[in-house]
Amino acid sequence: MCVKMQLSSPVTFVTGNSKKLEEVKMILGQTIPFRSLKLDLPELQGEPEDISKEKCRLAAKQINGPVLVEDTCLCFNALKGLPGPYVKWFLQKTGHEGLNNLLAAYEDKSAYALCVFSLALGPDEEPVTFSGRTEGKIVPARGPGDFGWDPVFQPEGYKLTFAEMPKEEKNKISHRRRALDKVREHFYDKDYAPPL
Ligand SMILES: O=c1nc[nH]c2c1ncn2[C@H]1C[C@H](O)[C@@H](COP(=O)(O)OP(=O)(O)OP(=O)(O)O)O1
Ligand SMILES: [Mg+2]
Repeated sequence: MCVKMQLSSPVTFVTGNSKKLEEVKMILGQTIPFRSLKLDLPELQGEPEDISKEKCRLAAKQINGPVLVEDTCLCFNALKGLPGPYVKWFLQKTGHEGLNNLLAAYEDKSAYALCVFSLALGPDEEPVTFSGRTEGKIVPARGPGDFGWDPVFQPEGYKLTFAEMPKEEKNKISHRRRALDKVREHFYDKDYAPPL
């Protein structure tokens, strides 16, 4: 007989970014029941996995139950992975053009998008991480500018930037999709059940 692992409450996906939430909802559909909470959590500096885990610990303390968070990086190969987790601040201060200008001195415009989800079942549990990565290159902005650096990221093998693609296309190949596939697999492996 299969014994389901009972969760104390539904998983809360904590993010301050409504566009992320939209994509997570589209990708997960009904497969993992979750609720969401808009909180802008402080973020450590360092390696993407550590940043995501620490964000998760803070979220689990605040929620006092199962939480899911994610941290997204945009990494330029010519810059050894920078701006990486700091892309938010580069984007805010210098915009899409600034991101292109960072690479002006380099031939190599290749980059990858990295999404690191962290799951903790409660404030005393060590977070588990799930990463997804999509390769591409940095191009002058094309397409709607309503989600972060989507207009300047053109995934490998495609003629369109993430911003120009229909959402369903982006969600088939994105860093977020690839990380969430692993989260979903983990839920099936553990056979987590929502609370009664
Ligand atoms: O698929 C994406 N396509 C384009 N841009 C994206 C994507 N995913 C995150 N982004 C942006 C948002 C933020 O400028 C930075 C990541 O920073 P990051 O800390 O992970 O996001 P955030 O602070 O907006 O939300 P959160 O409250 O979940 O930390 O890249
Ligand atoms: Mg953030």
